[in-house]
This record gives sequence, C-alpha cells and structure tokens, in this order.
Amino acid sequence: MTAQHDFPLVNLHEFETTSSTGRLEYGSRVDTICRRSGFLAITGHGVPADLIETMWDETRKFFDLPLEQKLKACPRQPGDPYGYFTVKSEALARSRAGMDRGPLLPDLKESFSCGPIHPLTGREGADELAFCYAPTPWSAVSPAFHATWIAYYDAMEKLAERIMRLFACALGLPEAYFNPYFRAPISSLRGLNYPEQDTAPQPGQIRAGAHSDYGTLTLLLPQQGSGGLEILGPDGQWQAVPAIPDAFVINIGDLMALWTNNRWVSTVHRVVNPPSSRKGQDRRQSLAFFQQPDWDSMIEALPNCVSTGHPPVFSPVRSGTYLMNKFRSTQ
Ligand SMILES: O=C(O)CCC(=O)C(=O)O
Ligand SMILES: [Fe+2]
Repeated sequence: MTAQHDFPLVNLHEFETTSSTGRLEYGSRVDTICRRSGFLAITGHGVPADLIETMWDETRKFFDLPLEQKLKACPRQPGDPYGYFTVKSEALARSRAGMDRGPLLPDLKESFSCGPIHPLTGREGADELAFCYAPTPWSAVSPAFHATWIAYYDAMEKLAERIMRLFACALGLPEAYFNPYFRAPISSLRGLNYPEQDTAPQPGQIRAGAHSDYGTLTLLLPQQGSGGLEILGPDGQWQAVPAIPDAFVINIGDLMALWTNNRWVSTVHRVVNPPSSRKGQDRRQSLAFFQQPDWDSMIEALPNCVSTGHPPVFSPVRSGTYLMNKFRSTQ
C-alpha cells in the first residue's frame, strides 16, 4: 500500500469489499499510519471525476472575479465562518497559541467557505445558530457555483462517513461506532486560493501558517502539480506532501487525537511559499472539507484508549465550542 512518493495510500473501495479478516488488516495498517502522522492518501473513493472537475472550474472562476465582486460574498458579520475571506485575513498559526509557533503573520491565501447544507433540526442553541448555522452568502455567488458546492459538500460528507467506519475498524470498534456523534454534523467546506507571489513575502509570512486541524477528519484535494503542503515529523523535520493523482489527502484533526487519547496524531502542517525562481507563476489552489461532529457531541478519550498507566490526557470537549474558539482565534 505504500507506493510512489513514500506516502501511505489506502484504497477505500478495497477495504469496503474485502473479507472481515481483510478489513481488520486494513484497519491495523491505518492504525499504524495514524499513530505515526495521521496523514494518508485515499484512492478508491468513488467521487465522480466530473464533479471534481466542475468544482475546480467553478471555484477557480470565483477566485478570478474582481476583488469588489468577491467582497460582496464576505461573511455577514465579523466572526462568522462562511463566505469570502480576503488574502491576509486569517492566521492559522494563531490557533496554536501558547505553543512555540514563531511569527504569526496572516496567511497569503484567500478562501471561500460554506457550512452545513442540511436543514436545521430545531434543537439548536443560540451559539450554534449564531456560529455554525450562520448564513453562507450564496446570493453573492453564481447559481452554478452554489449548486456545485452543494453537490461536492454532499459527496465529501458521505466520503468522510465511510472513512470514519475505516477509523472505527482501525481502533478495534464496531464500524458504526461514531455514527451517533454525526446526527447533524457541522462540517465545513473551504476553497483555497494562494495567489501568485509577484512581490517577496515578508520574512516569516507563508501561505498557511503551521497549525493542526480542529475537527475529526479533513479531506483535502490539492491542485494537481502543486506543491507547498508540508507536515511536521516527530523528528522536527518538515516533509512535503505530494498531490497524488485521483487521491484525496486526508488527515485527522485534534478531535481524533482527543478521542484516541493521543494514540493518533493531529499532525501540524503548513503551506510554504513557492521558490522565488517561480515568482509570478505559482498560483496554488486546494479544496478542503473539514468533518466536524454535531455541535453538542462531547469528545472524550475512548475507553479502549485509556488504561491505569495512560489516563485521559485531555478534558472532554464539546465539538461546536472547540471549533468556534479555534476558528475565532485565527481572525
Ligand atoms: O491548502 C492546503 O493544501 C492545506 C490547507 C490547510 O491545511 C487548511 O486549510 O487547514
Ligand atoms: Fe489544515
């Protein structure tokens, strides 16, 4: 399963269609990967190629619009998570406050994000409504962009559910173990555009500052042929993540590290600037789906990840407030 690039690859379709013994073998391999880095590439995902292509087209067209038009899609209120975010409006490294994180200059990227696509269930509290059900400014984008984003979000939500089954298997749990935590997930989808760098960035300012993701699982599609994504290894060295054809790069976020009592790593990663030799020719794009359990899901160490010698490392956290506090720390 470890192929070119020395980057771990897992075929999801093969996992789902193999025997129960085969599934356990897949689970055990995924457990080893998640203990080491929590980053792997998923093939056999079944997401239609034409949906992915339309998603790239629509998203690129949006970022190509004049700034004044994109600004019409800004979040309705400061602190809202959805809509258009200008270059230098977020510093992901600030989400790691309190750790040794170097300079905290804002990221050299722009983005558009949307929130849950399903109707509200009527059980939501005030914070939840104000934050993760804040409106996505769809009226400020084209109908084709809107329709494509909904279809892609839906495909990512289903893919993330399938990966959580693989994760349950990797942790020795029943495959449907995580389902009750995802009755009304508050996942978000983000298109990222890292513009060409015509002028040299300030010292210490990069495309996306070093951070770990906040939720359970991120499904990332880096633009083919692009570079810059790096993960921090246990040896303190940064390692490049390749953009593998027809594969999603997936990584686990803080809530999986919490759930597994640090058995799995929520690996720190960043996006670095292109080399100055490519000045003016290295725009980069990516699509990121951040899977996040229901607002009220309490995440605490799984019983099978706790022992007398290894008591819970973290206090339990509520999914929604954890996400909201992390997001707001970066603005
Ligand atoms: O654009 C990328 O490749 C990674 C972006 C990322 O890590 C994030 O937005 O959390
Ligand atoms: Fe990230």
